[in-house]
Amino acid sequence: MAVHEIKHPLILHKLGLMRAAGISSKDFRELAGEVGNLLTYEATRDMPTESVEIEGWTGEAIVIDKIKGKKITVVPILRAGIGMLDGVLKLIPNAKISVVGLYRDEETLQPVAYFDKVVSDVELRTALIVDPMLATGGTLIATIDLLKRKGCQNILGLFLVAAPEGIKAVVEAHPDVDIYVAAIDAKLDDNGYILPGLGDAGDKIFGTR
Ligand SMILES: O=P(O)(O)OC[C@H]1O[C@H](OP(=O)(O)OP(=O)(O)O)[C@H](O)[C@@H]1O
Ligand SMILES: O=c1cc[nH]c(=O)[nH]1
Ligand SMILES: [Mg+2]
Repeated sequence: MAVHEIKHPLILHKLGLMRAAGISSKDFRELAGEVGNLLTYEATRDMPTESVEIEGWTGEAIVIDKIKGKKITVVPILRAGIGMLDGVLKLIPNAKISVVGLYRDEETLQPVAYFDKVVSDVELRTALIVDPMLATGGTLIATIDLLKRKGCQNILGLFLVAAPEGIKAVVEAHPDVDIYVAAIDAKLDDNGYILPGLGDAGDKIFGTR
């Protein structure tokens, strides 16, 4: 597994704006989509391409590059992952979407799974998990467990902010999965929130609480 912290100036700038106290849901959601878009660009950098011949605008045959091989299914984790989905789909608009629903129990910090609708041919696809926060890692580990049980073999994850504790747990549980993250922050607080972090990303995206 490789963990990629993408320190692109646009990502640093946009993530910095997301950290401000009192940010509106509208701004938070827009920025989550934009950073999701930039992370998608990085995460797809090594996708293999192949040359194919087509008829060009002059009527002559020309050779172009096309993305080759496994197709993608984007896997937003409800709720907060929905906030990044727009930005991801702007770059890969034909991707099938596999929605999974998990929330983290506030007392135990354990993930509770409540929904999944995964594409039927997931074993033929690369799964691109999207969620703003990777905190203890419990939610991501449970999501990867679920995808692997359904036969998926290629899995990447995109996150806005991750805690070192969560990354360590995921690396131990699933060493084959690649993680792309805009920032690896300092640590978790006593309630399992990332510091300095973004606060509760789901509540900010949906305007709850
Ligand atoms: O790494 P973990 O410790 O498991 O925590 C991360 C999870 O917590 C948040 O979801 P939350 O439970 O708040 O659900 P929500 O998206 O519905 O708000 C976040 O969006 C992740 O899914
Ligand atoms: O910091 C955190 C941790 C989990 N979930 C969030 O939304 N934020
Ligand atoms: Mg939440």
